[in-house]
Formats: sequence, C-alpha cells, structure tokens
Amino acid sequence: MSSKCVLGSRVEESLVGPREGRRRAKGLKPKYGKPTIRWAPLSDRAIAPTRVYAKAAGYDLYAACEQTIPAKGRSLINTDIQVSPPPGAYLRIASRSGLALKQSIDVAAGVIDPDFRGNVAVLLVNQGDSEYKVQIGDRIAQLICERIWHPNLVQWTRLPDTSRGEQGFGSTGVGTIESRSRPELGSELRGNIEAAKVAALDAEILKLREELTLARKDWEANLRTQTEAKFQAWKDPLDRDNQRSREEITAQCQRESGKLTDLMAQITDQLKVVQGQIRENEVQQQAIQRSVVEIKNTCGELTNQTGKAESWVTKQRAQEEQLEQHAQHFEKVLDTFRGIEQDLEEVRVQIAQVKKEDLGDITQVVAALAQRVEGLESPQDQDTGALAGPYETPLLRWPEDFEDSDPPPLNQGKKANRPRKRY
Ligand SMILES: O=c1ccn([C@H]2C[C@H](O)[C@@H](COP(=O)(O)OP(=O)(O)OP(=O)(O)O)O2)c(=O)[nH]1
Repeated sequence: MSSKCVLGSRVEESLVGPREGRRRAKGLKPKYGKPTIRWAPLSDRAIAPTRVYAKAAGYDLYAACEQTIPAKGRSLINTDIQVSPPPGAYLRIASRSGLALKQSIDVAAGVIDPDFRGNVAVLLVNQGDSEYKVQIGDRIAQLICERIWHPNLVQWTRLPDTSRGEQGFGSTGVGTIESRSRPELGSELRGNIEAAKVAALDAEILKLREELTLARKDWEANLRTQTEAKFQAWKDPLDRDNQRSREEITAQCQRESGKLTDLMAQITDQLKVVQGQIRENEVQQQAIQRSVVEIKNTCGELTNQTGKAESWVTKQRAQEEQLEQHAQHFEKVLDTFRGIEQDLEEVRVQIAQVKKEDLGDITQVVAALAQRVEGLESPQDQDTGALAGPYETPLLRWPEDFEDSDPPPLNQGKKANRPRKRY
C-alpha cells in the first residue's frame, strides 16, 4: 500500500512539479488542478484534440490540410495547433491502429518536446500500395502524454557483464521460443503440426522481409525523387533571388567604386597640396635652423664681447678710480704749486724790491762768510801740535751765525715769519 502511494506520488510529482508533488504526497489538498495539456489553435482550420473514450490513452489529432500520400511514400500533415504538456511530461504522436491496419498508414517521428511552440505536424507513412488522400478534419494520429525522466548521464569505462552479453537481433531465434516454452513433448502429431506452423510462419516472414526490402527501395527512390523535386523547387527561386541580389550588389559596388575613385582623386590632390606644404615647411624649417645656428653664434660672440666689455668696464672703473685718486693727488699738488707760486711771486716781489746795494751787502756778507769758512781750522793739541780730531764743517744757522755781520733785511713785513710749507 505504502509503496503504491509512493509510486503514485512520484508519478504525480513528475506531472505536477516537485513542490506540488510533495504537497500531494503529504495528503494535502492539491493546490493546482489536474495536470493539463494546454493547446492553442494557429488557424481557423485547427480542431481541438479529442478523446472518444474517457480512459483512452491518446487524444486524436485532426488534419488541417488536404494532402495525398503516395504509395510507399510519406507526407507531413499540419494540425495547425500548438501544444504544451504538463510539467515533467512530453507529448508523443502515435499511429491510430485503425489507419495502420486498414490503410497501412503509420506515424513516424512523433516526439513533441515540452518547449516546442510550433505547428504540430504529423509525419504519415503510407506503407500501402495505393496512394492515400488526407482530408481536412481527418483524424490522422493520436497525441499521448508521457513522463520524461532526466536521469544523470554518467560515463563508465566498461559496464558490468550480464548473462545476455552482446546477444541481440533475434539471437534467441525467430519464433523459436517453443524450445523453451514448449511443454514436455506431448503427442508426436501435435509437435508436427506446430513445426509445420512455425515453418509456414518463417516462410511468410521471409517473404514479407523480401517485400519489405523491395518496398523500401521503391520508397527510397520515390522519396529521393520527391526530395530532389522539392529541392529544385526551393532552389530555383532562391537562385533567382541570389542572381537578383548579386546584380543589385554589383550595381551598388560599381556605384560605390565610382564614388571611391572620385574620393581617391580628391584625396590624391589634397595629398599633393599637403606634400607641397610639407616641402615648403621643410625649407622654412631648414632656414629657421640656420638662423637659429647663426643667432646662437651671434649670441656666443655677444656673450664673449659682453664678458670682454664687462672686464674692460671693470678695468676702466679701476683706472677711473686711479685717475680720480691721481686727480685728487694732482689737485693737492696743484694747490701746493699754487702756494709755491704765490710764495715765488712774493719772493719775486721781494727780490724786485731788494735794492742793488742790498745785493751788494749780501755779496759782501757771503764773501765774509766764505772767508770765515776758509779760515776755520782744526784745533791743535798744545803739547804735540797734532790735530785733535777730524774736521767737521760747522753748521751755520741763520741769523745767529750772521749776527756779527749785517745781514740783509730779506724778510720785511708780516709774511717773513710765516712758516714755509713742506711737501
Ligand atoms: O512528428 C513530429 C516530430 C516532431 N515535431 C516537432 C516537435 C518537436 O519538438 C520538434 C523537433 O522534433 P525532434 O526533436 O524529434 O526532431 P529533431 O530532428 O531532433 O529536430 P530538432 O533538432 O529541432 O530537435 O519537431 C512535430 O511537430 N512532429
């Protein structure tokens, strides 16, 4: 009982989602309603999927277009509906057994992914020998809601061995399960009948296989032809479009190329102008560089000359100072000379005033003085008569030494006693 509940809850969980599944497992009232397949019509030819019996596994799907399926061929029939399964489920299109049995119409492909929102199309395969016409509103297949499991995909280096191993594809024999299931041999007759039946079935299967192979070849050839025709029908307008696009693109390219050529010509002209300007600039730059060199040289010379001039000015200043000193000195000398000149002038005046007789007196005085000088002798020792010592010329002082004579009155007046300047 409990395991049934768990299984049930898991099934439900996969359909309603984990949270709702847990709610229901706990016996709580379902929050959401029954799991739902949502569908929507894509045109007015769409018909809702239906179930004739309430417990039927699938919902019948209806054709939304007319189409003829050739014998041994297949066609895709649109239903003009889109569908969405409940969470954790997907939808699968399966054959209707009636069509399969009576018309040999099977369904191929058939998996509708939960996130697919396109027009649900049914791929019908006509296994019969005559074409089959599908009309709008025909029930052509059934839609079944199935759970999806998304288990982890884990890679192993090698899977564990089993008793079957690699045996398959009829390895147990075709229709030979009697070897295992057959009861212990009953009567011989019964065995023979069974063997005959098996042999007949084997032969029929072989025949069917051959037919199937032939049918498959025909079907493949047919399909190839149809595919090629479809491809051609698809390719021709595409080629035309391509050709048109190519021509438009070529024309566009030519126009752009013309514009580009004009642009290039303009750019070339501008480039020439710019190159001419660059050349002029280079010439001007060279001239400026030469000027700069000249200015630098001139500056160097000026600096030298400035140095020289400064040293010259310094020397000049020193010389000027010397000259100033000399000038001051000469000024003093000149003052002196002026004094001397005044004195001389006075002397000259005095001399002019001196009378000739005074000169005669002076001459006499000088002469008398000379006689006195000549008459001076070195004193002798009274006993030996030798000279007492070297003779020294007496220092004559004016006017004491000349008191006994009559000295000329050279300096008369106030100025005679003025002290003489000494330099
Ligand atoms: O009979 C079918 C099969 C598929 N589909 C839609 C629904 C599905 O979700 C989608 C893709 O189908 P599938 O995954 O089986 O085809 P595929 O060849 O793997 O295509 P894709 O690469 O788009 O997944 O085509 C139908 O309408 N009808």
